[in-house]
Amino acid sequence: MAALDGLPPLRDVIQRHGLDARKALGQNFLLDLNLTQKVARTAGSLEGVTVFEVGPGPGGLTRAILALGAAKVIAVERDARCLPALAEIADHYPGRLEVIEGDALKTDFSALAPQGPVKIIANLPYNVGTQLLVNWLLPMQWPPFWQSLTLMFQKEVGQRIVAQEDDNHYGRLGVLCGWRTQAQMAFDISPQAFTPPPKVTSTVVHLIPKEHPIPCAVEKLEAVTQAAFGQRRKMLRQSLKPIGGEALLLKADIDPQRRAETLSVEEFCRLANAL
Ligand SMILES: C[S@@+](CC[C@H](N)C(=O)[O-])C[C@H]1O[C@@H](n2cnc3c(N)ncnc32)[C@H](O)[C@@H]1O
Repeated sequence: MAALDGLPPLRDVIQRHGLDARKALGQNFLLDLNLTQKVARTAGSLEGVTVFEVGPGPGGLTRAILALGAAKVIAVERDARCLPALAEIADHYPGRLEVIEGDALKTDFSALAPQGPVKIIANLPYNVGTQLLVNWLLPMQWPPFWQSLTLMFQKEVGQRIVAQEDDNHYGRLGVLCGWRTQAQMAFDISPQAFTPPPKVTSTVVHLIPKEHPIPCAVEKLEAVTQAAFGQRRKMLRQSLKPIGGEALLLKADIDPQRRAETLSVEEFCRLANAL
């Protein structure tokens, strides 16, 4: 039986194209189209929006994004075996799906960005996803070319992304995300929803860029958070010694006896600006 979008069920697609999941590519496919729609809906309205999708695989999330009305999807996939399955989706939605075979980590998304609103949606392997997220958060030019990021991660990474001070998960990633975005965990997805099931629960995270983040040089913020969280149990006067220690902390009006995980994003920015 065809799925609601008129395309064949994903299990059939996978079988027909011999898409046995490869661990090295972090392939855990979402085959339930209700669930992929729930993920896509987290990105808000897709009408008139160009979506960059990273790692479409057999296209479960791609189909949901297109069915929800995205003007166009530009999808970057590393595994050439997925291309014939994606070509069938492109035929079903003429002119609305462009697939680029390649490594997302080496793709310049800002150069591909068209005029008009862009949202990024992806279900990616953990390492690639975290690195891409950091790449999308670092550019000098802000606000960025994207309106929102809707990304699936293992839950522990999601917790680090949204963490604020006084939370065990708070660290460099939380400071970076909190500095430039409003980040929220949307919902969890259990391992059983994937084929094959991963070992851990996943979570969908939604990030919207802040229009006016606190002015601060990103390399200095990185230097401060790296030193502070490198020795997170120590007092800051100790952990920040290599970059100015107590004098730096006093210049930023921060008590040298505090520890990294008690500092707000605003205080980290103050430290970076004092550096
Ligand atoms: C977790 S699967 C998700 C597949 C599909 N989006 C879904 O939700 O069922 C991750 C996908 O990312 C692809 N992938 C892995 N590393 C990649 C990279 N560096 N660049 C682009 N795609 C990558 C894999 O081949 C795989 O199709």
